[in-house]
Amino acid sequence: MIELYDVWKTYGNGVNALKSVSVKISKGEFVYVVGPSGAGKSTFIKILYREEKPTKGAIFVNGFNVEKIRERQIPLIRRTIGVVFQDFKLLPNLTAYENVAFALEVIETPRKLIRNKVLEILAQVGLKGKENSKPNELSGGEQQRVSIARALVNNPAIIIADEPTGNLDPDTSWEIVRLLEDINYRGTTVIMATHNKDIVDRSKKRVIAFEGGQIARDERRGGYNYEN
Ligand SMILES: Nc1ncnc2c1ncn2[C@@H]1O[C@H](COP(=O)(O)OP(=O)(O)OP(=O)(O)O)[C@@H](O)[C@H]1O
Repeated sequence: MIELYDVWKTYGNGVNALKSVSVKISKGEFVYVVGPSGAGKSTFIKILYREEKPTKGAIFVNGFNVEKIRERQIPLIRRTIGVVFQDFKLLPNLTAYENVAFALEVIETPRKLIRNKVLEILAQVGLKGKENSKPNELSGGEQQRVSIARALVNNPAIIIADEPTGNLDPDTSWEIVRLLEDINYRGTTVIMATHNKDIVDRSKKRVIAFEGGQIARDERRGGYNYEN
């Protein structure tokens, strides 16, 4: 479902953010992406949903040859991937319902289908009763739930989360991770970049560790550091 072969990314300023990265992630996996600041985690994530273009190498995601895809085909690949960010990126003037509905409106989903789908997904992420709240009326954890609902509403094969717990307290972080685990249990592949040692160490899931733009470690039931 995700395959990278000898992928390099050199930014315009000459920084080699990824150096010969090759990796496979199968359908239904839950993967933590860890590593020190600047190791290349975000760049790795961005090339998966074609936010950044690789400088060299081959990338296949959900059957798309990502580095060969034409600009006008990018929305097609984005539809198969839901992305969740540290800072939620919700539209501040829209309610929780409207933020999620917006993701369906832009792909021209029939109005009749939108309502049921949005209510169902908001209930799934634990936001029943909060449909009409705007982001500034919600806690950080609730805002992240809205953003997960928005990522999930198109029924993507993959959810990619870049530091989704970075702005949350420890208990709320665990709630968000449990929600992502539940989504993964239902069949969606989940890839989560994080600096949260406690969560990674206690989850015992696959860990891909980046260092200096390379995969330094790829363990089936890994920890945040080597010693685990
Ligand atoms: N748009 C950009 N232009 C130039 N250099 C960049 C750009 N984005 C990232 N970099 C550089 O590429 C390297 C990898 O950055 P990246 O954001 O992928 O790391 P990261 O592991 O996600 O770090 P963090 O944990 O701090 O988010 C760093 O040296 C960074 O400064």
